[in-house]
Amino acid sequence: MSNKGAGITISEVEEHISLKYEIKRRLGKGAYGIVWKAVDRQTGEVVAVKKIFDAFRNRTDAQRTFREIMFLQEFGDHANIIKLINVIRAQNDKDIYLIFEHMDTDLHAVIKKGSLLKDVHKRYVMYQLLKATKYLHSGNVIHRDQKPSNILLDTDCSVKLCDFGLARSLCQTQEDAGNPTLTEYVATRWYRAPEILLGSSRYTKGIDMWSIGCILGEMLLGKALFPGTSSINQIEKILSAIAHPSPEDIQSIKSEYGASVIQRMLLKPQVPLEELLQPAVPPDALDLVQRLLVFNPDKRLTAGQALQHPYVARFHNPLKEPALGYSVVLSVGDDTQLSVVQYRNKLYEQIETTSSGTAGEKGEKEPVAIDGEGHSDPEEKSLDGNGDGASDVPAGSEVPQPRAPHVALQQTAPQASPTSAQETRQLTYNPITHAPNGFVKSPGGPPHFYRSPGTTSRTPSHQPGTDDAASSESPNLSLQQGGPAAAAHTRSFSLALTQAQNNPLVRREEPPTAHSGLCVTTARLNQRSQAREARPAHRFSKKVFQTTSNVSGAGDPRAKLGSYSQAYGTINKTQLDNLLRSRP
Ligand SMILES: Nc1ncnc2c1ncn2[C@@H]1O[C@H](COP(=O)(O)OP(=O)(O)OP(=O)(O)O)[C@@H](O)[C@H]1O
Repeated sequence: MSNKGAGITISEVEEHISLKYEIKRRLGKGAYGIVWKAVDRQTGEVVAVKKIFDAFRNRTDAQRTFREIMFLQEFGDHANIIKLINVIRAQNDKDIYLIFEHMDTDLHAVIKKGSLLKDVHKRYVMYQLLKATKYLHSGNVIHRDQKPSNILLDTDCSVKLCDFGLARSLCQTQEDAGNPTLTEYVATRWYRAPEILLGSSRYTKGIDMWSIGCILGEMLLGKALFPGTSSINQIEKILSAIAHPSPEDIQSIKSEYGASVIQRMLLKPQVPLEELLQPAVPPDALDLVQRLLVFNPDKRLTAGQALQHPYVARFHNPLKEPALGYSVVLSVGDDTQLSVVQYRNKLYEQIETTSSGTAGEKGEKEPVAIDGEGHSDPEEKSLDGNGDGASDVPAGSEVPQPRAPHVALQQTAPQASPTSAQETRQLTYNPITHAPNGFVKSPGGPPHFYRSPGTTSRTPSHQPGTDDAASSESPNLSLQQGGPAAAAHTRSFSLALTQAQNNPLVRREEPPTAHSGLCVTTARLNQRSQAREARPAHRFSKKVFQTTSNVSGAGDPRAKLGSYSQAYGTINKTQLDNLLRSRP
């Protein structure tokens, strides 16, 4: 590690990582870490290396790290969810490296570029996002932080949802406003559902559907639909655009302050969605936005329903829109917060379990019966109101079998109440490979999970959830300025790399590094909120977004536990009182 200048400058990627991965350039930076493009020196595979700094800094961060890894393991086999290839612990035991499949860019960067997304691209992005969300929701998990920068894209317009740090299992979540562990909701403000802004304790899949509505609106408009500058301003913007909620709708969100705030805000001038979005927006696009951006979370379209909407009809194929047949429940419930040390140990235990070859018995896990419609979501209803999304996944459709992560599984029955921790069957496996395919010790480095080469190939395979819509159903969906590429293309790395030379879509935030170690100041990394303000504006959109709007929208995600909902996530009583006093 090198020290340079006044700020302590460190080499960000440790030797045991750079010996395994040749770091190429920085791809992005979030509140929690830095992501680099890299090449696996052994296999030549192009990957993304995400270093989470101080991953176990406090209980909230430790829980976030734990959740992110656990949920990624469970859902990463879906074609539209980013695949976690490897987890490597840092030598300092504080940071952690996550190795992902590599993607070319993210939706935020693409939207910022202007006119890259044609109508068909927007439909295809939406389709894939809905597919990923349907899959998550069928496992009774909500992502809670869907936003353009968490939607990764390839030049062939294939989509992968990433960043599962805020995901949570609905089966482990009690509707309990008094539970302090439920108050750390920090999803980026612009995509936050009104019930969350109003302090509702109801966590539903509708939270994600709201965010998806905002994302579609942003693709259509070319900029954020509701760029609120504070939680109050966010609700104002929302309520001035969407259909007015009925008193029952307002009641449904169970917000202590909701009714009075909403009544006041509805008196303000309205700019309905159809006006907000340009007249050029196709009617089916507007219709979908209006059906997603509905005040009452129970009245928003579900992911399964939205997949049946005319806007994505061109791509819709129930056989390729799988659902999980069971609920995903982490071995540590979301309502339980362990100590930092316990989280770290629990994660490392998995590593050690793998290293000693005692990983769980793959195959022992019983597939849980899937209901007749091929999914386990009791909330899911078909568009025509004929029950439970029957057309989503008909019998015999491509339904992934449960894999073998170290998450506990629980049978889902629509009438079942959330299962307690004691009731869940916990199985431990190699969480990354889902198979005892070997423990690898990096040269000179600490132990880490290892996924065998080949399992991470980006060549379309017959894994569960894979779909080849990009090639078979949607020709010419590559993202090139000036319209779809005429040439047919594959999804190979070589193509992406070639395209990177000229394709305006492919990001070029950072110059290639001369060597694997990139330098930034330790102080900057450890004092994130200050760092974000101090960070200079960058040429490319992702970082500009993060240094300004995104971060301010999210607040400081590393604020102390318990302060989130008050400061950033929802409106607190004082704010409301002020608002009510100050407005007519
Ligand atoms: N697999 C990947 N391939 C290419 N780029 C990626 C990949 N994963 C992440 N990125 C880039 O890095 C950015 C930050 O990643 P990520 O959202 O996982 O970090 P984070 O610290 O959790 O962010 P946030 O501040 O949103 O919580 C993404 O917006 C994206 O631009």
